[in-house]
Formats: sequence, structure tokens, C-alpha cells
Amino acid sequence: MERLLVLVRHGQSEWNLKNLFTGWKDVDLTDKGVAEAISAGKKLKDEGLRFDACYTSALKRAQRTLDLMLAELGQNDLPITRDQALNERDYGDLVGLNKDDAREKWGDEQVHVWRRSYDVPPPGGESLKDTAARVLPYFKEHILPRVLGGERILVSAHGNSLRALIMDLEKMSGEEIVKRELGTGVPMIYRLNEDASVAEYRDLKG
Ligand SMILES: O=C(O)[C@H](O)COP(=O)(O)O
Repeated sequence: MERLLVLVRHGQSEWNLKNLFTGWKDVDLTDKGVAEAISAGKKLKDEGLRFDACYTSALKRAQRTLDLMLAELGQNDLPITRDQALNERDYGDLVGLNKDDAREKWGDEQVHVWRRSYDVPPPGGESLKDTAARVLPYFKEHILPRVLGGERILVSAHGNSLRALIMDLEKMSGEEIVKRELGTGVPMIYRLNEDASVAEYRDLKG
């Protein structure tokens, strides 16, 4: 049995390009983001991968990335479940601010703590720990049982919602996972054992 789970962070968004804190703001992909999503789909196809079902967030940058990948795979007819449990971490009061302006205002260290600490939330927003507290129950109830049952599942989501998943899959600590940077449009391929531990991992960079 294959137990295949592929995770992809959406392609570059308009606010990634402008260097703005995005969170739950529903911005679209840039042209580069579209190209990254198409390229991710091509890579999956070149690997000979096929899927049985897909999951994505309630945000269009992840949904569009998924649609573009499925078009490349020739699998537009797959069932897609969209759920806000897979949304990006809510950046609270920082949403819409430029990341460099924020560093000038609050200092490098404070902004780094908000972006890359495990359990310190930005003002009015979610920490990665808070994000994991909504992502993981959803994953364990809806996605993981299907993977363990032999369905091949593709997930298109966000930097921080995927960090929460990876932390759980790879049994990493909060301190370890915040150091992991996820590239836009880079497929991360997991094959799991019966007990949900990772049998094999590789990503399709470059
Ligand atoms: O929401 C955002 O601004 C980004 O998608 C992720 O931001 P980060 O790199 O600050 O976690």
C-alpha cells in the first residue's frame, strides 16, 4: 500500500511579492506564482504521481495553486475539500504591514520572534502553536486516516499551516520546525508507514 501524502506551499502571492504580512488576507497569485504552480504540477507528473483526493485552504492562492497543479496532472476531476482549518497562520494586527517597515518600527528581534518563534503570537494573531492546534486535529480526523487507508492525497496550503503538519509528521519540536523554510511551489513527498511514521521523504526542488 502506497500511503502517499504530498504537501505543496502555494506559489508566490501578490503580497509575498510586496513583502507584506498576509495571514488570512485572500490575495491572488502573481504571474511568477502561477508559473511556480504549473511547474510543481509538471514535476509531480514527471514523477509519475497520481492522486485520489486533494485538500486545500479557504484561500484562493492555495486553491489556485492546486487547480493549476491538477490541470498539469490531467486530474481536474479529483474531489477537492477546502477548509479554513488549513489556512495560513492569522497574522493579526500585522496583516498588510510591510515586513521591513515592521522591523524598523519594532526591531529585528521582535519581528523575528513574531515570525519564527513557536509560541509567541503576533498582536491579535496566532502563534505557530495556535495554528497547529487547529491544523492538526483537522489533519488527524480528515486527511491522515485516508492516507493510512491507501488513498494518495495532495495538500495545497501555506507556509505555517504546512509547518504544523510537518512538525507532526517528522516528530519535530517547536524549536526545530520554526527553522524550516518552505519554498513556494516545492512539492514535499511523504510516504508513510502503517503507524503514520515517515517511511520516505524527499522534495522536488529546482
Ligand atoms: O502570511 C504571510 O505573510 C506569509 O505567507 C508567511 O509569512 P512568514 O514567512 O512571516 O511566516
